[in-house]
Amino acid sequence: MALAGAVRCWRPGAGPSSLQMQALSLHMSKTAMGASQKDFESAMNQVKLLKKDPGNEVKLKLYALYKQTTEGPCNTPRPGVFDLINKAKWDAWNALGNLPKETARQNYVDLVSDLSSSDSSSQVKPETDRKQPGYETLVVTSEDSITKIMMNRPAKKNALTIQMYREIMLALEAASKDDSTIIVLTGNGDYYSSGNDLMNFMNTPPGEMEKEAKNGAILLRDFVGCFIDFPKPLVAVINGPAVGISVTILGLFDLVYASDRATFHTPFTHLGQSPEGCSSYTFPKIMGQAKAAEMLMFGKKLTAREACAQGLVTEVFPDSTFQKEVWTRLKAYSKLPRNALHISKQSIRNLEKEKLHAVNAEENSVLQERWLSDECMNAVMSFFSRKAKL
Ligand SMILES: CCCC/C=C/CC(=O)SCCNC(=O)CCNC(=O)[C@H](O)C(C)(C)COP(=O)(O)OP(=O)(O)OC[C@H]1O[C@@H](n2cnc3c(N)ncnc32)[C@H](O)[C@@H]1OP(=O)(O)O
Repeated sequence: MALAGAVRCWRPGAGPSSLQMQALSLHMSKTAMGASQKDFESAMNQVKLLKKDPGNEVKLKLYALYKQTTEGPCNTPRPGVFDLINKAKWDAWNALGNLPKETARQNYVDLVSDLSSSDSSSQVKPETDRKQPGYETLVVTSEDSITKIMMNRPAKKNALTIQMYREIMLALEAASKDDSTIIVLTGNGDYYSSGNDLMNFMNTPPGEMEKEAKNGAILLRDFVGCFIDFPKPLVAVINGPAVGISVTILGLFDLVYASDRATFHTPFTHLGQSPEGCSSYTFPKIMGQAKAAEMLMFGKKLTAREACAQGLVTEVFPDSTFQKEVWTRLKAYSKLPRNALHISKQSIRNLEKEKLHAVNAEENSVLQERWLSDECMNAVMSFFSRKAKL
């Protein structure tokens, strides 16, 4: 998302020592006299040095405070309905009302100081050493003949960005050719995944909505296609709540193990969208027409135990022993004769492949239209203006 002012020149990159120094100096500038113009300029430079993207919500706050400091209250007309990015920026600025310039400047400096501190302390990450190179949004590891693909945006509940869809496809492609017997998809943090990153819908320049919707449908077709064609046993280890596309593609997995903390939610109607991931075909087949309709049309959220009773989940484990029990089980399975396992998977899947690809194509062409609808755009805007949450 291209935000103006200090946020526009966002560029990760400086070393931690300079970051910590500047965070400290900014922190010290929080005196009773308030932040000076020099503190403000220093904070604007500091933003460029952050290594971790603070997320769009914070970028909007920074943008609004920057505008309020430099121009005062928002008095320009609200951008048009299709200009989603500028509308979000305008809303953030306008929400500051008549906040005095000095207070806005102080708030900007304080916010950057807080971001810099958490940026420095978040630089030591647990799985760093084991991380296979080449992925920014995933942690991919291989051990005991199991390749584990872990979605790694815990602060955003593992919402799937465009880059993440692409990296998952790359990781699956590599795993289909490596020595592993079993492939696992899981999430880092408290969520498995909150589904499609709704910011994917906000990056579109005015006038390019149709082109972007088409590109989105192609990406989705390829992403789901990878799961349809994947040749080895695919296991979902559902560590927490799962939403949207992270739920619908479960019908294409071979095993789904869930923590009893997990929930399964496909709120497509609420979002002005329609089912994907071949769920319009796999869900009725798995759980029957009536239960599938309750989930896919009416957005009923299932607990892990309900999802298990309906056949979407293979087995549920207590959260306290989830990782231990699941990985013990998977390590035992990974010692089974590899070729026999892969051939069995393929015989089951080959019967359905053609049908699944046809369903995938049909679902995506319907969705391409849905993404352009007012219902969808309003739902996305409501989420980011914090009017609606699932
Ligand atoms: C191109 C292919 C398209 C394929 C289409 C697929 C369709 C779908 O997947 S539909 C499902 C879309 N997902 C959602 O609608 C979920 C939206 N998120 C939420 O309702 C809530 O965030 C939550 C219920 C998942 C969690 O609520 P909680 O209060 O615990 O945490 P938050 O403070 O809301 O979240 C933390 C942080 O993460 C950001 N975030 C979470 N989920 C998403 C998301 N799906 N898209 C974008 N951003 C998300 C949230 O905004 C917060 O960010 P900040 O810390 O910056 O405020």
